[in-house]
Amino acid sequence: MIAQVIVDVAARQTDRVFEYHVPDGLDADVGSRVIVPFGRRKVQGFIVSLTEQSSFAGQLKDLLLVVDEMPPLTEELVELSADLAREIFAYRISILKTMLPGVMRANYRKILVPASEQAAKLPLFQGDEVDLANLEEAHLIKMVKQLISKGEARIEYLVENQARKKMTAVYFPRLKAEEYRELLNEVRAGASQQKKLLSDLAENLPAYPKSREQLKELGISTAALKNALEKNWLSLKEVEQYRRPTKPVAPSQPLKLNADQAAVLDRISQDLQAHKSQTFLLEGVTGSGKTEVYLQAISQALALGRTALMLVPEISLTPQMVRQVQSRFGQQVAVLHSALSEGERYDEWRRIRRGEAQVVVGARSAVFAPLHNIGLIIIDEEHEGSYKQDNNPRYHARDVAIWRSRYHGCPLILGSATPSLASRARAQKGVYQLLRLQKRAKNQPLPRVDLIDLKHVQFAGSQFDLSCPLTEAIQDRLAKKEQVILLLNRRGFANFMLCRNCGFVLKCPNCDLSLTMHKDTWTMQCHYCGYQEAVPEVCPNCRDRQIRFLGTGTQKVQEELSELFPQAKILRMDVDTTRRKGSYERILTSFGRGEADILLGTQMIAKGLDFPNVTLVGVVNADTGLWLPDYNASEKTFELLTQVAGRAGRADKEGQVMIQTYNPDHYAIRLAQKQDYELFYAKEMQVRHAGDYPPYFYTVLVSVSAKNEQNAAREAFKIKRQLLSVLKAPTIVLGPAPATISRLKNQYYYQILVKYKREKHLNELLHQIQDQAQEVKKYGLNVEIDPEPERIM
Ligand SMILES: Nc1ncnc2c1ncn2[C@@H]1O[C@H](COP(=O)(O)OP(=O)(O)OP(=O)(O)O)[C@@H](O)[C@H]1O
Ligand SMILES: [Zn+2]
Ligand SMILES: [Zn+2]
Repeated sequence: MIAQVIVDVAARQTDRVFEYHVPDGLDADVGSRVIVPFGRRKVQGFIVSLTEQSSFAGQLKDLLLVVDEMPPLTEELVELSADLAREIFAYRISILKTMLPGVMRANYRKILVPASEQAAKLPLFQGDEVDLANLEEAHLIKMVKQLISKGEARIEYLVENQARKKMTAVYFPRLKAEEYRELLNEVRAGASQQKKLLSDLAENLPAYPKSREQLKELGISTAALKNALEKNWLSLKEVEQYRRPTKPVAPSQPLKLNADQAAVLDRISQDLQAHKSQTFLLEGVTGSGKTEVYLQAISQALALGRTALMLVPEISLTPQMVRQVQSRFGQQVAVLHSALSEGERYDEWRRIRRGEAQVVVGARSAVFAPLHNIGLIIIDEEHEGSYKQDNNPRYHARDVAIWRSRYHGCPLILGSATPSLASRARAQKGVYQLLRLQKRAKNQPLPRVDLIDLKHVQFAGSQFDLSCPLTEAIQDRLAKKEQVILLLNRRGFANFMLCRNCGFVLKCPNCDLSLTMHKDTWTMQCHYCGYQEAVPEVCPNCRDRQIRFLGTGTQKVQEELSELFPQAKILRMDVDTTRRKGSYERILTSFGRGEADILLGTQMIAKGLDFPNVTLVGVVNADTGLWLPDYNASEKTFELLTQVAGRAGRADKEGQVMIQTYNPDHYAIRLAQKQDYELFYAKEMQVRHAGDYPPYFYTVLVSVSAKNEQNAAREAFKIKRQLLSVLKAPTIVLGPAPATISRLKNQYYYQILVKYKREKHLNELLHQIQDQAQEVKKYGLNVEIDPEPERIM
């Protein structure tokens, strides 16, 4: 038998299968993770197919090892990796690795091994091999070089499997219940511990095996357990224990659907029963009860003996959301997201792989969950940019989900109150089936939205961030003991430092960006590369003292709120307050319990949250993203405002929204005020049509970066010439132009944007460019190809 293997070496030359002979007795399957010899090294790889005949003329090397008992990748995922590699310009190995939990990626160690007995006696080795990563002293490094050149030692590569199961010792019964009952009558009166153990065994035998902790809780000591082992009442075995990220929750019953929800579910149900691959766009206003539709659709899939996959943006994977799914489906649920420990992730993933979990809830990468027989896929908040991975491999979870829905013959639901323009346009063309929920779940009104024109308004505080109408509304809710959500999509205290004397603005030394002032840490920070320095007291340029910190951020607004409402309890949620594990959950739980009056935050708080006592939502500045030089700035602004507005008045009390803006006449803001997605869609499609933007055109962004600006520009022009030699109108090739933020982390960026409708040769051409990219890498040039970029800046 011959195995075709993709090896764990991400390079153009190795982005193909290599063949190995499978020695007798090795249990190799498609999808197996294996260790193979590769040149002088040993590397990890994945079997993508098995054949009887080799196309290779020479002698094949043997597979060395099959790592796991069960192949981690299913045949489906192996097939998917091949298709995806073609579409997104990534090496197949990087896709295969992305499909697996982090701990299943191999760790490679370079070690020095003595080549003779004599060499082994050198103090360097002390009878053992040496890990070269630990070798730091110059004279030792020199010595290693000499040993290698004299042939007295050689370098070997070790592949380490980092995946560890958690084992725990448990006590198994060896006798029958009545035998324990008999023993209970025989033990002497004084042996109280033994009596306790025997009576537990006699009465609760089905609850066994039990762990040491469980038995200790019953008051049985280690000595008594030892005694029981000696008497052969019990046996001790090591068994695997899953590290579970979630605790069991109380079960819940399905809600009675309203007529609109029922109609939507009915339509989905038809295709579910019929095993039909169909993408539905579920466009439902905020609070329309999309979640309940998802849950009942999942129930139907399970009833058919199939499984279900539900994707949620990382940020919406709140404990509330997970609890909702768990309360319906209990132990069948597995959860996958980045807040899990490596061990928890590995174990949840294996529960799925082994078929022990039938419902998966997870963030972007969970789209690769190794489920069998999928009956339903759901992508909630489908408009979220985070479904596209913004580094290699640049896959979009939606496209992967569509692929899988075809493979399994199952429906896919894309849900949102503000669908991405691309998805809505596809629904228009009939590629997706449009389903709508136009009213809130219990027919509550959408909140009233007022625009506050910042050009003509009085401010309440000293910082000119909060207007009088907004602060009066806040005061009113505080008096009524109702809660307030305030959005400002900018963290820190002030977003730049300006010298009033010479006009100097303090910028990041690595990026083309001004530094943001953070008052709590008294630092100036770069929000792109993380650079920070102390807040200056004089202008770094002219030494003048007249420096000002301008612009606003969540820290400043928090300060102003505390001044205006000293009694109010305020929670702030942004990247700075949620760095530590669990802090995100803590803030939301606390707010949900009513322990705070105001939740102030960045776009983190805008989506998905369902707090019944929130009756006022305020947007401190709606313009933060409006004038970004990106074609989808309006879409993103409309989406953010509509989503955050939707957090108000979701239960019985009426909601109100106040949006502060300098651009009250901008259509994105006007239509967000109306919360009318369909109107916005129609208007924005006109704008896109006039500008030849997506979804009228497909786009690919080619970006070139280098330490030296000329080099980046030169390479970009070369690529443009290459593109133009093949591509013809109506395809449009824009650029190269320096990116809006032309320097990031000391790299200069030049971009070329290709807009096309149909281009037979484009994919091939881009693969060529990708291949060349590998060659120019040695000159410090990075070429990245990003199909359908989320951002063009
Ligand atoms: N049929 C129903 N009967 C009563 N209450 C319902 C029903 N369906 C949903 N709800 C309730 O309505 C509220 C809003 O539902 P949900 O959170 O699913 O909205 P959504 O459509 O996801 O909105 P958003 O897009 O704003 O997140 C929830 O509190 C939910 O429990
Ligand atoms: Zn100055
Ligand atoms: Zn920086």
